[in-house]
Amino acid sequence: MSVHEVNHPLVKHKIGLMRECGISTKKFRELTAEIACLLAYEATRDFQLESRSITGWDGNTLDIQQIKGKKVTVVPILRAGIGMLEGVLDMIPNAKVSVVGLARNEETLEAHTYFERFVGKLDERLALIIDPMLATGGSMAATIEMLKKSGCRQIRVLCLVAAPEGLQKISSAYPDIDIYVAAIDQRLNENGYILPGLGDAGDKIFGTK
Ligand SMILES: O=P(O)(O)OC[C@H]1O[C@H](OP(=O)(O)OP(=O)(O)O)[C@H](O)[C@@H]1O
Ligand SMILES: O=c1cc[nH]c(=O)[nH]1
Ligand SMILES: [Mg+2]
Repeated sequence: MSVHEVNHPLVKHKIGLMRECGISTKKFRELTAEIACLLAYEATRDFQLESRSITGWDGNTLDIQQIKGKKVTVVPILRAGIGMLEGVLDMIPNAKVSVVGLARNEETLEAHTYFERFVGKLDERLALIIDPMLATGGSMAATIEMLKKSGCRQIRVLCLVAAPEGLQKISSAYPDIDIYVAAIDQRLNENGYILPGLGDAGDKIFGTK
């Protein structure tokens, strides 16, 4: 299955706190980063390990385990994806960062691309796309297409909240892509907002509006 709803109690508790009306920018930001960290933990569960010999504290040689040659690029979708970046980099500090700028047209709900800056060797990297909200799935599909066009072959998606409509769109178009999500909500409203959702995540993280 390509959709993984993370049912850990810490994740459910934190996403619940994010839904409250009037939440402060500070609290929303903190919770976004904390859940991103937990999603990164889940999304890297199958990383392979290899042994390495080191000298331990007492001078003796011992074998330790380390992650086997995995090159990762984290791909925040501007703006709201930036809110998840710190949490993911806390878990994968050596990851390179590729940035995509997309804005959803509020009437047509179509994603418009205004920025793209990818790191090199995308064909050798696992891309972890981060965006708090997966609504119609248009922004995510556009990002996946941009990455694929640039040679990326391994992609995973990390979102806080997803609508069934967006999940269906991405998982049917890209069955090989795993999606890690903290909550699968009920539906989209007539303006393309997720219900019950979080409201406008970009505005809440950046303090706009
Ligand atoms: O699945 P979709 O229907 O494409 O909607 C989801 C997108 O909408 C939001 O970004 P927005 O365009 O509001 O930009 P922002 O992050 O700058 O606020 C959100 O962060 C996603 O990127
Ligand atoms: O519910 C939604 C949908 C798109 N973008 C958001 O920030 N929230
Ligand atoms: Mg927004």
